[in-house]
Amino acid sequence: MARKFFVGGNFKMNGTLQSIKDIVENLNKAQLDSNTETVIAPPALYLLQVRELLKKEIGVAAQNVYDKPNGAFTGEISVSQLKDSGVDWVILGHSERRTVLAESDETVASKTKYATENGVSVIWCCGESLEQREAGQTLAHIASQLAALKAQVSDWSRIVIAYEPIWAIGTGKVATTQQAQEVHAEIRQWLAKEVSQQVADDTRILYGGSVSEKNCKELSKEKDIDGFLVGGASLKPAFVDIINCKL
Ligand SMILES: O=C(CO)COP(=O)(O)O
Repeated sequence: MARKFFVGGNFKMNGTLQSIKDIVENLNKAQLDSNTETVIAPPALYLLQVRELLKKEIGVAAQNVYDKPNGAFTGEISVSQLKDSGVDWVILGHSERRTVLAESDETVASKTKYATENGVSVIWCCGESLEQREAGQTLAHIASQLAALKAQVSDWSRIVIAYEPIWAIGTGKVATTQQAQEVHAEIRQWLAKEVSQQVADDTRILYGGSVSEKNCKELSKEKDIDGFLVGGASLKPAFVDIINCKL
């Protein structure tokens, strides 16, 4: 099965009602490559409105979800609430949530399990810090994040992996195509060895970290790069050029 190219836009905690409506309008009128799956992740407050205004061929993702069905969990959003609002995707394990909000590998895995088992697909993020890269620990670190995921998840069909080296996020310091390809290939090998060849062949592995309309084409040519998770550039009109980078 050929892996469909995937471009996600992670708005993080940015935008206003008006600026997000402008982004939606821009995407709605753009001619987008139908061979690329596109998903945008606005702040939670705007999910419902974005889903209502955005054309249906573009998916909508939350930036977090909780791993319980409902109840006394102030500030959290449930999987069924996402589905009820037409939101089919969620980003989990982003490094900002792992570091700033202290989410452990186990918490991320538990949320991923709960979401996928209840019908919401997950963009699951992993990646190393600059210190880990410089100490030669990149692959060991990512393997340990993947192992924590494997310990809880059995159905990988609803998971897209995003490799986001922390040192490349929001820094303008994009990984070289070789650096990205090398880690992507290692992740695929890990899946083949630890899960199955089928899952390794089918799972999309995205690159994230200072992706722009300028560097996306080069990165997209690498064999194991199946798309991008875009932060800052997803807020700009040039996001369309990233979505269309394979044309
Ligand atoms: O964290 C990211 C996407 O999830 C990447 O952010 P930037 O594209 O702004 O570097």
